[in-house]
Amino acid sequence: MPPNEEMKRMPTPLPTDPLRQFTRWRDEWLAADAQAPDAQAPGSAVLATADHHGRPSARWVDVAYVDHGFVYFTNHASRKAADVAVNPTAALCFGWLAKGRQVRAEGPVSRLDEVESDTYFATLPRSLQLLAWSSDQSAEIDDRQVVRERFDAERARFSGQEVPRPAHWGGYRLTPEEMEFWQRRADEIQDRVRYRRREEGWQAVRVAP
Ligand SMILES: Cc1cc2nc3c(=O)[nH]c(=O)nc-3n(C[C@H](O)[C@H](O)[C@H](O)COP(=O)(O)O)c2cc1C
Repeated sequence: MPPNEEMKRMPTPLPTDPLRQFTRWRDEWLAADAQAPDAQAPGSAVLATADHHGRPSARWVDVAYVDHGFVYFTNHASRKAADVAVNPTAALCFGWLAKGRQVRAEGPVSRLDEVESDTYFATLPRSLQLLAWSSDQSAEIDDRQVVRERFDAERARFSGQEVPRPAHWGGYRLTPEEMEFWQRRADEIQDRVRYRRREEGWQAVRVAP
């Protein structure tokens, strides 16, 4: 087997910590494939939520960091935030397609405390901080100009001072209870490994592709 095909296997024995394995794949994407002009950010993933009728919706988010869970930031009035307020479990799907890789994570979602959201907000570029003040995310608007005018007004309001985090913006953590790794292989028998969180730790099993 050519060495690059060998690289594409999930290691044997299976890694015990799926979050560490996630980080390994993300870093491999960062090192090799993130240079392509159309490459997505290594932390971008599709987030699926469901409303109180169980009606699903999905959209991309940037996962800002990974600790014991996957942390993303958004507007608390957005559809995805309204969904998790009534139905606090969600799914994330990362796709590093040039590598033929997919990682899925499912589990409960909780809102970060104010201090953690403040800390992350302070690291954002000023333009994104001002946008967080200017956009009622997911509200219907007549024209982009509405947001542009509000952006200019917020820029003037905060001129010469730090931009504080607006109360309507903050972070969420999806703490995975189940994760799955999928790897396309040249021999066409894909590698597929599922992890389930148990009281004693993660349980890993191979799954038929
Ligand atoms: C690559 C990519 C990354 C995105 N990252 C975020 C994000 O981190 N937070 C966010 O609120 N929206 C992000 N968006 C926009 C969302 O996909 C979505 O349009 C928006 O959050 C409104 O979604 P909702 O009405 O379903 O809540 C991103 C879009 C793309 C294409």
